[in-house]
Amino acid sequence: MQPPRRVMIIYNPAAGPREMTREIQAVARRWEGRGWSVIIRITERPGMATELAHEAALEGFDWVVAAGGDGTVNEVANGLVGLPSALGVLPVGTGNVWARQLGLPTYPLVHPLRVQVAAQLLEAARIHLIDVGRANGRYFLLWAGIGLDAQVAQQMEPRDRGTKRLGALAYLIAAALIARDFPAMRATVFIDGRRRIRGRTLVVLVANAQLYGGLVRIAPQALLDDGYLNICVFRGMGLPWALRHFINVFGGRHLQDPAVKFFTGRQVLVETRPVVPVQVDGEPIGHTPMVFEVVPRSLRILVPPTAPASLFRDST
Ligand SMILES: Nc1ncnc2c1ncn2[C@@H]1O[C@H](COP(=O)(O)OP(=O)(O)OP(=O)(O)O)[C@@H](O)[C@H]1O
Repeated sequence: MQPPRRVMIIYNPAAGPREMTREIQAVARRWEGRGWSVIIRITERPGMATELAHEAALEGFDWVVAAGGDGTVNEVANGLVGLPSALGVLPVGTGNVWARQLGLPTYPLVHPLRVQVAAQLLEAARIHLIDVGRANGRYFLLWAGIGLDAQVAQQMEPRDRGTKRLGALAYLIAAALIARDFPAMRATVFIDGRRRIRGRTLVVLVANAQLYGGLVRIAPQALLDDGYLNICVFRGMGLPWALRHFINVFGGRHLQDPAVKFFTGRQVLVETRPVVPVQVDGEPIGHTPMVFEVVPRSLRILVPPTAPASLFRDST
């Protein structure tokens, strides 16, 4: 691959269980040592990473690297869709699902060396053009969630550092409490104009990638460059159904459960009664009804050599 001439690192100091400024500066020095021009920009508020990334792309930066978690990656991606700059990630967030999806090191949570290893892997990355999802004018890389999981995101975000240190555990406890009180949701799901689901539903997931929440492969056959979204509908209502799905998902058996319906498509419309929240890449973005569509091959990303080949239809 052509080495980049100009790199912008967009660092979110609010991401992750602790501040990583020094580690990010070390990455910048490392890359400058290779003769690249590197600028670090620090976000001061939600949404700013999108503006910085968009400006960087218009100014001709070759790489725009999100230093943060999935929220930061999502914001940076939103500034780059349709433009030539390539998106990279230095995983210094909490969940870091996108980084994990690409095989970058994400454990242990706060290990400084992890960032340097990720930087080294990016040096060996290739550039690949991938699909993104779009909902309510917002692009997503990983998934959109409608229903119970978005309710959890809505109640948990923004998390303070104490909650972030609890990591997945805090999410699981919150999910159980929220599932207990989650109202009976009736969902109607249209895929490419055809009605495919109607009735009691806990969660509808519209996935672009394979991983969900960092721990489970919710859509094992999802490809990042095939022009399709993967739709997973979890039927039922109430805590017993939530537990059933939870156990199956963690055991990797959810796709064999007749109460889980799986589809692929390019456009999804989800209507619900009552109205429920929607999240993309872990960030609440609004409420139903909402349309989700694929924007094929619209974002360049840096793919480290550790990324699983099973993520791509085209390996070049
Ligand atoms: N200076 C800032 N102060 C407060 N929040 C910020 C700032 N800059 C960005 N943000 C917001 O911080 C939020 C959380 O960031 P991010 O998702 O990257 O970290 P995380 O939640 O720790 O990680 P993950 O999503 O991987 O679990 C984002 O939604 C972003 O809009």
